Amino acid sequence: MLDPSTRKVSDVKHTVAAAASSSSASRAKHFLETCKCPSSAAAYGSYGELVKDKNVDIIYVATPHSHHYQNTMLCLLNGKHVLCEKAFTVNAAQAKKLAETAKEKKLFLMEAVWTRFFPLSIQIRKMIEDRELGAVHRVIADLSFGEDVENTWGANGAKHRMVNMDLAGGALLDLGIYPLTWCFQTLYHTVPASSRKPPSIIASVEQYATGADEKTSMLLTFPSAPGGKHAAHGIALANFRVATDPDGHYTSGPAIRIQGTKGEIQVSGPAFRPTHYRFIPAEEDVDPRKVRQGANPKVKEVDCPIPGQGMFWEADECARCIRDGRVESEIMGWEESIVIMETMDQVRKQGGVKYPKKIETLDYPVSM
Ligand SMILES: NC(=O)C1=CN([C@@H]2O[C@H](COP(=O)(O)OP(=O)(O)OC[C@H]3O[C@@H](n4cnc5c(N)ncnc54)[C@H](OP(=O)(O)O)[C@@H]3O)[C@@H](O)[C@H]2O)C=CC1
Ligand SMILES: O=C1OC[C@@H](O)[C@H](O)[C@H]1O
Repeated sequence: MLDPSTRKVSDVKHTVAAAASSSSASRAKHFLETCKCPSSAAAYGSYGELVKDKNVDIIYVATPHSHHYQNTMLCLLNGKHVLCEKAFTVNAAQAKKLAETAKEKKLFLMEAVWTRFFPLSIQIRKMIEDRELGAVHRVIADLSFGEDVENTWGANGAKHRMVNMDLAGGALLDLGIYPLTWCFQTLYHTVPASSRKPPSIIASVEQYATGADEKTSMLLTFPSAPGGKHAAHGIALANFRVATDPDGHYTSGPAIRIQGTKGEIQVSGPAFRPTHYRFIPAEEDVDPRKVRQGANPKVKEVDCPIPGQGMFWEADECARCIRDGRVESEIMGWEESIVIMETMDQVRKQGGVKYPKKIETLDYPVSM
């Protein structure tokens, strides 16, 4: 675990107290050793044992999407705060139920959308709120992998979580959450909470042989966008077959474009962990038929290096919320996670993607 001072944080610290594997204690032990966790950390061979450990304050749930509802419920019902990986749950009803349970039990709960806590995201949201882009009318965001799906994750009947329906596989829940995050954190989160309205949605979805989505393109219309009384379009793209960045050099154009009347922010990918953006101020009398030669000196290039993997910023947020007695984060709150899950429900409905009942249920406990 990285010393918080390496990211100039001194008000909170973290200690790994335990880890659990559903298959064996030795697997949990191996994980703790690999991650160089303190020797005092306990290794458990079941999640049921972990939630009984009095030294544990918060549990990070990092299982496949299908298991988030059951695993998080187990933690909450045993009095543990939870940071749960994305996508939060399989559907919005499950997300609502978890939020209700956390509220009732007075426990902290957050979807682990780490990207929202990067200094880069914070700076960009502030630029939008400060109207540096004027009125924002369109955001285009893409996270696409260009995978040889059959050979990497398996052909028809594949078991890999990326395409396995029993594990809530598919491009939408695994990758789509990031382009959706970019649309929501720029077009939804940056307007005052009282003025936020969920978007209308049009989606085009192609299914893989297993029934999971492999190409998902979403057009979201946000009725009240930042910077004016207008609607804005969010275009969120997730695709297993083609890549945002086909040669891996991040030179093939931005993964995210945030377009306002006063200029545009372009974020270099990948959408889940970007480290660079540029601000291009708009100029008057630009004739799209004429090419202006040479670089534009008014373009601002901004590097936002990440001193490590980058999951520590969301962990710092969890620690601060728990320290201050807050059950949810303002940056990734329950209402927004639920609206995003509702968006995903709608996209899946339009695309005909249906997961097995067992993983869509609100029943608890269900053995998986
Ligand atoms: N924020 C980020 O950058 C990333 C986030 N993720 C998210 O993390 C979560 C896990 O992804 P990933 O680590 O790739 O998933 P894995 O398939 O590697 O599963 C993670 C763990 O979950 C348990 N598990 C796996 N399959 C099953 C199963 N069929 N039944 C029960 N438990 C199972 C296993 O632990 P054990 O058996 O030991 O209990 C396994 O080690 C997902 O929500 C994903 O979206 C993933 C990658 C990056
Ligand atoms: O969250 C994620 O980000 C990184 C990707 O590699 C991974 O598939 C996804 O789960």
